[in-house]
Order: sequence, then structure tokens, then C-alpha cells
Amino acid sequence: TGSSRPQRLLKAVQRNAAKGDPQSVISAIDYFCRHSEWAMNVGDEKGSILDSVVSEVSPTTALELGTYCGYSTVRIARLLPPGASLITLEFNPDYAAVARQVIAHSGLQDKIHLVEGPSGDSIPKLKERFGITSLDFVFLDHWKDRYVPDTKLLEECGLLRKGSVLLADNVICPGAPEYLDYVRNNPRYESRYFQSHLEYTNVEDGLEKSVFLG
Ligand SMILES: Oc1cc(-c2ccc(F)cc2)cc2nccnc12
Ligand SMILES: [Mg+2]
Repeated sequence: TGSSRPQRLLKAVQRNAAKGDPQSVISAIDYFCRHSEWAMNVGDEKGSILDSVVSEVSPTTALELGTYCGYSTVRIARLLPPGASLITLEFNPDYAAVARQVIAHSGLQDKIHLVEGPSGDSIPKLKERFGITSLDFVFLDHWKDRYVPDTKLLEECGLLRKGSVLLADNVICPGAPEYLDYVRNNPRYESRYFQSHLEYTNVEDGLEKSVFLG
């Protein structure tokens, strides 16, 4: 009957971040995770790589698989061009409830659609629900054994087009070996590994960027 780690992270945001200031929300979460409690946000080191890829793609329509507390949701949304939007899928209702409040604190809620439920159920409904034709950018950061099935589902649903960019977190730690095998040995993807570290640690991890070739 105590608070959860996501709830304590939310309190830290509400106490230390300025409302309507996405960067202060990001900084408050990073501070909390370094000085109070580790949490599985993409973090500031991998987050900088995420930022550079999002800025390069400048997506009109972006998808995030795995919202957690909304840290990377805010990181991505703050870089979107005017009129662009980010759809983020979260299976865990407790995480989703915290993420909604973190997103509201950042002031970016108008650019973000948070959908609760299993990604495998939500992905086939994206086109009709949000009136999208294809995705410019996808950030994979949910359960590692869903990376391959959900990537195949995105293909089958016609949500990827020539040039769509997939960026996957945790390909080393906890690791997504089947995913690396899938995108690296598939002629329909051009992949590149960005070496980094597991958030808030010096353990090796990295991001895999894969461009769909159509
Ligand atoms: O970035 C992450 C890190 C970890 C994680 C947990 C425990 C460890 F010891 C190491 C790494 C799990 C994650 N699950 C889903 C999405 N992202 C994750
Ligand atoms: Mg992660």
C-alpha cells in the first residue's frame, strides 16, 4: 500500500520541473534516476542519440512502443515539427497513468496520443483510429520478445514505407538478439548500431537504427 517507483518519479517531476517546460521534465527524471532510484528510461546518453535521429527524420507521424513513465515520449515530442504527432503504446495501466501526468506536466499533450493495451492489438488499428497512411519513425522500447513480431506486424499492416526509420533500445542490455538478426540479415532493412550504455550506468548497451527500404 505504498507508492510505486513510477509514482515517486512522477512526484519528483511535479516538485522539480517547471510546468510546460519539456527540458526541465527530462532533467528532473534524469536527476531522480541518478540520485534517487534507477528507472528504465532511455536516459540522457542514449537519449541524445534518440534526439539526433528524431531531428534528422523530423517525423510527421511517429510511433513509440513502450511508454513507461513518458520520458522518451517527451524527448521525442519536444523535437517534432509543427502539426506532427506521436502515438505511444503502453500495456501497463499503472505506467500509462503516470505517463499521462508526466506528459501533461511537459505541456506536450496536444502532440501525443497514448493508447493503453497490448501493442499487438493496437498496431492493426492505428490506420483507422488515427487516419495515418504510414509511419515516418518508430521507437521500439517495450518487451524485447515483442520487437520482431511487432516489426513484422508493422510491415504486414502497411505502416512502413520506403525510408521509414526504426530505432530500437536495449539491443545489448537486456538484449534483443532475434531482432538484431532479423533487421541485420534482411535485405529490406539497412541497419546501423549506435554503441552507448545502459541508462544511468556504465554497462554496455546501444540503439539499432534500421531504415525500411520498401
Ligand atoms: O531500457 C530498459 C532497460 C531494462 C533493464 C532492466 C533491468 C536491468 F538490470 C537492465 C535493463 C528493461 C527495459 N524494459 C523495457 C524497455 N526498456 C528497458
Ligand atoms: Mg529501454
